[in-house]
Amino acid sequence: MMHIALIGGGGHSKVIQDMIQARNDLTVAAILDDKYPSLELENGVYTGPVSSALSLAGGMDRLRFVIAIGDNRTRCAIAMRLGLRPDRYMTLVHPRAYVSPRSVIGHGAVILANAVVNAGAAVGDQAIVNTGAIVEHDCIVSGYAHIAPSATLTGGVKAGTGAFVGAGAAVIPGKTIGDWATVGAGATVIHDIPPRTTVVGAPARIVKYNETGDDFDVEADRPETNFFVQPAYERQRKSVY
Ligand SMILES: CC(=O)SCCNC(=O)CCNC(=O)[C@H](O)C(C)(C)COP(=O)(O)OP(=O)(O)OC[C@H]1O[C@@H](n2cnc3c(N)ncnc32)[C@H](O)[C@@H]1OP(=O)(O)O
Repeated sequence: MMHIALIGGGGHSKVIQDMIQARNDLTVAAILDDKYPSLELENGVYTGPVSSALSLAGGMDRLRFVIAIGDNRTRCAIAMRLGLRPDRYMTLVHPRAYVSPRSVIGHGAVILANAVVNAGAAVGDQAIVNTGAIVEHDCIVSGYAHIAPSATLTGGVKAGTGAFVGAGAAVIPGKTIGDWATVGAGATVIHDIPPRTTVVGAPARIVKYNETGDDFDVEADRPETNFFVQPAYERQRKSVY
């Protein structure tokens, strides 16, 4: 049995708790959220503020963490702040998702129910492929990106670091969504999308240039957090997910 500490106690966390319940090899050991003032143990589950992740990590070698927060910047900020080794984060795949054995999935990445990650695709550390989203063959979903429910990345699309692709959006083959760019719900992307822009509509057009002041330079700060890791088949062999 693998013990999981969830960082975040909101809506995305609830979905991940259900997902853990749907698997008989995992159990929720902690839910950490700043709404909890201090670390407590009740009915075998710890609750406490996010910062208590460090004491739990130090005390329990085999505990694995998942940052169960849908917002990319918040997820990234917490990973940077905690500074845990990438392999302390669990890769979670819902039992009813399809993940090709010829894809690679990063540490702390979460693939939710009915999602598909097809052959040759790579999903980076701390990325989310949400309910029913499709990541087609040879796509790259970079670290801290989030592909929202029912969005479709067709073949060979690259979603940059921290990119967000809204619910039901579609991206035609081979296009790039820039780092920290946002694609609105239902958009149809037919051109490359520059970093840190917001696009909406069909075809998708830029409506906003996002502020850059609080952006994270993930590559420079913690290069190891944005790596793709060993092939999915190897992880399966080791029962990592
Ligand atoms: C399980 C889960 O829930 S996972 C989360 C999934 N969440 C999503 O998919 C949300 C996706 N978010 C959106 O679509 C948002 O509307 C965003 C991010 C594109 C824009 O949000 P904001 O930055 O707040 O922009 P704002 O609401 O001011 O809209 C800017 C303009 O774009 C238009 N617009 C916003 N979203 C869309 C959209 N999805 N499609 C078409 N036009 C849109 C607005 O009408 C507005 O136009 P106007 O300036 O002519 O009035």
